Amino acid sequence: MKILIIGTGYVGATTAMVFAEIGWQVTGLDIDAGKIERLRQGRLHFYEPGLEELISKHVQSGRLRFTTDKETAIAGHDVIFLCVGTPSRPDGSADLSYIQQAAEDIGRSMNGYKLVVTKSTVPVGTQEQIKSWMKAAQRQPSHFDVASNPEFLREGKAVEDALRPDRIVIGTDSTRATEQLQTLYRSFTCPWIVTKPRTAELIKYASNSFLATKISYMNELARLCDKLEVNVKEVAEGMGLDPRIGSSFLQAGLGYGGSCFPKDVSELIMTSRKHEANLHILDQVVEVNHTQFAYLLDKARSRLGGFAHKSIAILGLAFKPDTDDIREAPALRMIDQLLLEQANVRLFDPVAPLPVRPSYGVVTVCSSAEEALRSAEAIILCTEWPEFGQLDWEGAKALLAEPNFFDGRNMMDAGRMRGFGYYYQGIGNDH
Ligand SMILES: NC(=O)c1ccc[n+]([C@@H]2O[C@H](COP(=O)([O-])OP(=O)(O)OC[C@H]3O[C@@H](n4cnc5c(N)ncnc54)[C@H](O)[C@@H]3O)[C@@H](O)[C@H]2O)c1
Ligand SMILES: O=c1ccn([C@@H]2O[C@H](COP(=O)(O)OP(=O)(O)O[C@H]3O[C@H](CO)[C@@H](O)[C@H](O)[C@H]3O)[C@@H](O)[C@H]2O)c(=O)[nH]1
Repeated sequence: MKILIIGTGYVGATTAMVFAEIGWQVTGLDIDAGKIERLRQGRLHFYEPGLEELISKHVQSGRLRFTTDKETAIAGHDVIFLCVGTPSRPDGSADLSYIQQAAEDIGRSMNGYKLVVTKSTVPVGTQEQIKSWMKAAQRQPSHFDVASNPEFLREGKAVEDALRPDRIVIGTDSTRATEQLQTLYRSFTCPWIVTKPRTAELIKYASNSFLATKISYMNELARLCDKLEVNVKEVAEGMGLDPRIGSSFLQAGLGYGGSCFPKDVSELIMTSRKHEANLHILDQVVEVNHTQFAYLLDKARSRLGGFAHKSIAILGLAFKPDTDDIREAPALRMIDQLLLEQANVRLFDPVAPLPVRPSYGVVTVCSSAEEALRSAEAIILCTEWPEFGQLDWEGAKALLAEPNFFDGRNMMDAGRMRGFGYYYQGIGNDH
């Protein structure tokens, strides 16, 4: 079987690498000629540790190819993975226009049986829509199957997650599709779930929304910890030792960002409203997440007596470490508010670039953390890049105008920082 991957973003590029790595012949297709050109040279258009080396290896061996020629690519492959984006519409529901476009492209160019597998995160019921979009676009009737195969990789850990998944979820009514997917994934030993298409689609949203709920719960708990003079990190440690709770995703901070949690929680809320079975708990998850950056900013504002003309060092822009992805990054919200209050923002992130926007013209983008700290009246740490932990914080104090440290990821040890002479505040972490 030859595999075609439609969409070569985070998920598409990683999926292409995985199938090449386990021995299949793979082609990546994208409408973005610039991305395809880079990929053809074995280079990635985003930062993801370890992925470029593997892509490059398979491009050189000829097992991995890239193209923008839809018609030839679709006609020449029997198994097609959909990995296009499904961003949020303004009302919070998922925009399926890229999925529809790809489904119609396949319908139009198909010349025999095709198995279409959806890796993109799509709302419950989308598989039925994909079938009807494909059918309506067909020039001649031809049999096909559609299967859902949601992806669970994390950015920054994409290679590890995709090569060693916790589970493979397949949603399809077709035995032929199930058998083909079992063959494709034969070298994986993780648990398999084969279920109804709608169940597979919901497993993805339910998983992301549950993880987001854990985070917002810890963030709200951290606010209570501040009042009670209790350290939320110790609370999380004590909770996490219970295997029914688990120790992951209990880290309080500035809240979740990225291309997945915000949009997937919103879509699940919209689905629940549409079906009059409101998931009220998720409304609160979103509310806590939206206000979390302001919670830390309030602490900084009251310490400094306002931000106007104050120099603020922002450390970290990416929505989490090991990625250059800034989609829904809490740091952006932080910067926007600081600029609104006329602060002078000095920014450093090891890999993520500041987007080009007229309002960001006044931000000083620095090439090192030390440079960002120079003459700053406060530091706000937004992303827990490991290199920030390794900085000589005792020595760095001399660079600052005022040693005020607001730790949005509870990365530092409060006692140690105070020992160095910093005014230090985290989120439920000050005690
Ligand atoms: N990013 C993640 O960590 C992650 C993890 C799991 C699931 N997902 C889901 O996977 C999907 C893709 O996410 P992503 O982050 O890789 O998106 P992305 O925006 O990085 O990449 C999508 C790619 O699809 C291409 N594209 C759009 N329409 C096309 C078409 N008709 N034909 C060919 N190419 C087309 C775009 O040019 C782009 O390169 C989303 O539904 C997302 O929710 C993402
Ligand atoms: O204890 C925690 C854990 C995470 N986060 C934040 O949550 C966000 C998401 O982190 P993470 O889940 O590691 O990154 P993603 O790459 O967005 O991955 C999520 O979204 C993907 C896309 O759907 C899924 O495939 C993954 O399984 C799911 O973890 C980031 O802003 C983190 O800073 C916290 O604030 N506290």
